[in-house]
Amino acid sequence: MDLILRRATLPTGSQADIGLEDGHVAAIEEALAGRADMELALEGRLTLPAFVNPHLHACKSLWSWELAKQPAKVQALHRFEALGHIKRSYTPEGVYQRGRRLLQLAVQNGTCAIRLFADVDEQAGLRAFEGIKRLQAEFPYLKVQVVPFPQNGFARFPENRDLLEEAVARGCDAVGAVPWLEPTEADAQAHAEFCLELAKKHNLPLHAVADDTEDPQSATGAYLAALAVRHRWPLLLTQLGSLGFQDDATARKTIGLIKEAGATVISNGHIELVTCQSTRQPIPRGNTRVRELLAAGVRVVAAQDDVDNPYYPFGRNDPLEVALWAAHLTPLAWGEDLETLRQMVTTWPAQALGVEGYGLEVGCRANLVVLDAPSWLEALRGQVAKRYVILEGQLRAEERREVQLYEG
Ligand SMILES: O=c1cc[nH]c(=O)[nH]1
Repeated sequence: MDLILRRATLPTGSQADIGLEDGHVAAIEEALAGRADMELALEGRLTLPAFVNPHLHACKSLWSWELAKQPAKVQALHRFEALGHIKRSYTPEGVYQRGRRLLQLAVQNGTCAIRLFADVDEQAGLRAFEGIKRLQAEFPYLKVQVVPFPQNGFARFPENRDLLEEAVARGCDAVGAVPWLEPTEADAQAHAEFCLELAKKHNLPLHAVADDTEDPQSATGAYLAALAVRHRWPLLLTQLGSLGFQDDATARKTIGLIKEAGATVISNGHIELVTCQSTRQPIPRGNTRVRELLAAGVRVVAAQDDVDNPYYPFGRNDPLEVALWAAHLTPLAWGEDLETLRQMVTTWPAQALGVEGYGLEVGCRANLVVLDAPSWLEALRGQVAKRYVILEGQLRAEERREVQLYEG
């Protein structure tokens, strides 16, 4: 064996030794005989298949690095206007450097696969996409998927269609879309149809941000799901905030279509908590109907979405933190729901992204995160250290926290 993890607590709660060889899980036994080149004593720490983050707007994240370089008059602008200036000054190298830091955080936080979005539009051109694509070769033990994303739409900027076509032709893992931001319903439908046709042409899934709003009239999620049903095409829908503001009958119809399409829903509710600036009471939060989607049999997963950008000033690219937010927002906090929550940041996003050999069983790829807690509940509650991160069979990160408490 290359590496043996002694006395791990498995997701089932039982304890075992885990033997890793040639980048695979080679054995899981109560007491594994023999020695390995390297052995780690886990002393009952929870060991999970590593996390999967299915949605991160990487090119805009860590924007404060860029904002600090802007002249004072740009820094004084509303954050979304300042973003326009920053995107116009993007270089592939600058985007790549910020993306690199995001991926270091991903590894440190126990992530084995991540889907990065790169804006492709009249402001960013193809520069963000070029910078993000370079990251795929940088961390060979981390599966990095890239999605070109037409953030500013096509109705106002028709040239963005050509840019998206060019990016997709250069190679990517899904075609991005964001029809709900178009000015009219007809434009939104044209946007959805264009992106779906492009996805079909290149045999790629369609990954759309849909209805990231409290406006119940925004219903591009339903339109996209209906298209996916009609064309039998794989679809991922991020956010679906408006679903929470629609009447039950309308929402039920949309959920039925999403289920029929076999689409995955990605909920990043923590973003909505801060992007919503309403002063109305109760404060409207654009969170989707996670529990109803789950009850209907839809695969629902949670993602980081943004790290330090105009949509969300926080974030550490940490799925354990995302899971804690999701626990509060959905809510999925008690008993069996905690198991659902764990699946939402591990197995289900791995399935949605088509990560091969994923899991903690003999024969799976050796991508594991060892949490500094004996159980998932305690890991969530304590937001504990990722004691060991093992990717493709090798130790890639180790975290120990030290606290000195002086009493009296
Ligand atoms: O449309 C969106 C939503 C969240 N974050 C982005 O970068 N874009």
